[in-house]
Parts: sequence; C-alpha cells; structure tokens
Amino acid sequence: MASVPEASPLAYQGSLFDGGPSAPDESFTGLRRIDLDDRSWVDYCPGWLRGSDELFAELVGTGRFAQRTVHVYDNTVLEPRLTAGWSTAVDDEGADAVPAALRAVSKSLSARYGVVFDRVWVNLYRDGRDSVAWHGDRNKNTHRNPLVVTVSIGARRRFLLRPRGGKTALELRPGAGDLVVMGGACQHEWEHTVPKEARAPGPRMSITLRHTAHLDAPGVATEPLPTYWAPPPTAD
Ligand SMILES: O=C(O)CCC(=O)C(=O)O
Ligand SMILES: [Fe+2]
Repeated sequence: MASVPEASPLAYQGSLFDGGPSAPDESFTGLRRIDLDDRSWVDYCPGWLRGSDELFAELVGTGRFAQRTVHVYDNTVLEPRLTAGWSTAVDDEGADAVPAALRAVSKSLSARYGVVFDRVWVNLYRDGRDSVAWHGDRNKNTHRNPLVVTVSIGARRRFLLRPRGGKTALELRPGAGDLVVMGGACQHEWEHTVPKEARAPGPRMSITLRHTAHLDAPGVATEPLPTYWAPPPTAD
C-alpha cells in the first residue's frame, strides 16, 4: 500500500481565481455535448466545480489513498496511481461518510442526469508517471449504457477517448473543476485513458461517480434510448 508522502509535493499550486469552498455550477452553463457517434457521447463542462483547489487540499489531507492492483493478462500489478474510496454510499452517515463536498457534487449530477450517483472513488495522479491505461469501465458488465462521471481537480492532464482498439478520436485536457460525463455506449464500445505525461504540470485528482441502480441507464441524454447494443465478444 502506498500513501501520500508526508511533506507532500502534492500541495497543488492552484489558480489564483478559484478560491473558496467548492460548489457545483447548478446552471451547467458551458456544458457541451460531444457526440462520439450515434450511440456514445461525452458531456464536457469546463469550470463546473468552483473552488476546486480547496477541495483538492481537503482530499489530499483526508482521503485514504492507496495503490490498488490491476490484472494484466496473467499478472497482478500495482496501478500507477493512488485511489481513495469510502465504504459507504454517497448519502450514508457514519464514521466513513463521504465528504460533504463530494456529496454536493453527486447530488447535483444525480438531479441533472436522472440516476443516483451513489458510488464515489477519487484517483490521485501524483505526477506525470501516474496514469490509467486504455479501458472501458467495469460497470459495462453489469449495466447497459452506464453513465460515468469524472470531475477533474488540480493540474490538467490529457484524457483521451477512442473506439475500442481504434485510434484516438477525442482529446480533452480536464483539470481545475472540469466535468466530463461519459454516456450512451461509451463503456461498451469506446475506451478512455489518462496517459503518462513527461511534462505534467503537477498532481491531479479525478473524482469519479458511478451508479449502482439503473442497470439500463437512460439518463437525460440518451434520448431516444439506443436500440442497438450487444456485448462485445471479448473477454476482459
Ligand atoms: O482520471 C480520470 O479522469 C479517469 C479515471 C478512470 O477512467 C477510471 O478510474 O476508471
Ligand atoms: Fe475509467
């Protein structure tokens, strides 16, 4: 298990203009729908979470960040990033309650997208060597068209999408409170990655939200509900 080093180089030198406690932009002004194809889409809302630097500092201080393992072919290897989770669902009270700022994020997005985002994980990319490889999220195995939220705080990193096994088709560079929502068949038919970056300007976190219920997630955005979907014939 790795943890955040003491005297941490992870103190993020934030924007001068983004001080104060974090707050979602309930108006979703600036949200842009990017259609990847006729079944998959990404919503991108720059600067959606104000006060993200303060939240970054809070999470560095309170999150129980640890290095998880991932299976690569027959091997089990450590993921090149740290992740913090909570044993509770977003709205549960108790000792391991999800921080209020993350609850507020979940509440706002649940209202907007019509699913209950009850599970939260925070990934910490300590520097440019941390990354996540191309993948579709595992909820593709349990849900049809799951919605997956990431709110990026701290330094900007590249976030790429490609059709499964294909060439990069979309490059975003989220950070500083930017919202990315993947929807439609994104987890089934597309892959995403945060690649290593030699010149990453500092540490970054992604707050990721997923929903347990709504196994067949319509969201607000998949109107009309896609009629096409078949599980890809790959083992993963
Ligand atoms: O850090 C990100 O923006 C993406 C994280 C991700 O794809 C995941 O944890 O499944
Ligand atoms: Fe992912």
